[in-house]
Amino acid sequence: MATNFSSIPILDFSLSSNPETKPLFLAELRNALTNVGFYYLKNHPIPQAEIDAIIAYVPRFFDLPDAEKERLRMVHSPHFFGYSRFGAELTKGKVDQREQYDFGTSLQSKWQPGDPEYLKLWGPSQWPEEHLLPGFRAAFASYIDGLQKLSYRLLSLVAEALELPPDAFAHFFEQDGNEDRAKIVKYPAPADDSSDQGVGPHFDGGFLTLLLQASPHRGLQVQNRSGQWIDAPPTPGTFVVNIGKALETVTQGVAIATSHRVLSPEKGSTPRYSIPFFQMVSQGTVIGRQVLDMPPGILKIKEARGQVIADSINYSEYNELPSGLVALIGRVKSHPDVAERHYPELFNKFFPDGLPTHGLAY
Ligand SMILES: O=C(O)CCC(=O)C(=O)O
Ligand SMILES: [Fe+2]
Repeated sequence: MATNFSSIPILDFSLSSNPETKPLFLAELRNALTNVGFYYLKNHPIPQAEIDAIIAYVPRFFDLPDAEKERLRMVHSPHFFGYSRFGAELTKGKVDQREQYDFGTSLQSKWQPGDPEYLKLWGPSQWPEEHLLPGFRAAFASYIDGLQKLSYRLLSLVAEALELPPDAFAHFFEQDGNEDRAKIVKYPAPADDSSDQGVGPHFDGGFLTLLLQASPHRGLQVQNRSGQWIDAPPTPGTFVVNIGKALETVTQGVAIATSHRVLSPEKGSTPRYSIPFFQMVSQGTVIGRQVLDMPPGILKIKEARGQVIADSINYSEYNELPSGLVALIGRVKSHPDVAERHYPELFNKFFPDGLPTHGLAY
């Protein structure tokens, strides 16, 4: 199969549950994992009515009164959950032109004095007042639980596609519940000739990301192996699934994490909305020390494919640091205002000159 790509493959989830069609699904998944790092998933098990209900809440969330958005601001949360104003986030030092609300699967913080600081990253979400947005909390809590289940099913199919036992990744997750993260994002059209960086080129950090494109706007682009940006337009009834750096690392680079970005909508357009879900791994695991033995036939696919080009950072921190600390460092770099308040030592390490202000609106 091709080792470069000019479009994103579409996989039919329903093929995976029929023994006659499952080999075809696994072959297509293997190609997507080893050559693209991205795929669309159609005929998935999340009911369309549930997705429509979620999508309908998104603009309403951003229309909440300013006082409520202020109450929900991420700066109040050591778990980096809550509302970030437009222009309050950085990707590799550059300001992203988006506004967002981060939430997670429901977990209490396990951190106790004396524990590593990164355990504080997991904890409860901040939810809007029920009377201001009735049903929002229940709908999004149920949605993220459904995506967590789907992400585990997809990961077991990843294992099978790479000729590993279906539970090959099970030990990367907490047995008593893992905290996965999601967010709702608004990308407005630029008001003038300002930046069109919706979000700058980056890799996702964890295992799998499941993205719901929640409006018909284009903007998401994925970098192919010769460095070109390939459009990943919204396709109704699908999720966009992509591989994070942790999964790339534990598969010895067989499954590839692919750089991607979002361009703001055209001037004069309505905003683009999206809802990404990020599958996280157990916080204490040093990913680089848990690399899996890969079957020789699968390693040959990687050799035949050759080096993957990407103009973005790598996650070499995974080789030495617990994944929870890698995730926390990522959050500190993206949300310095939250870091300054809740993680002063890390803040001082990464921002020795104080809070970056240029272009940022905390
Ligand atoms: O909004 C999107 O379509 C993608 C967002 C994204 O890549 C991210 O937040 O990691
Ligand atoms: Fe991403």
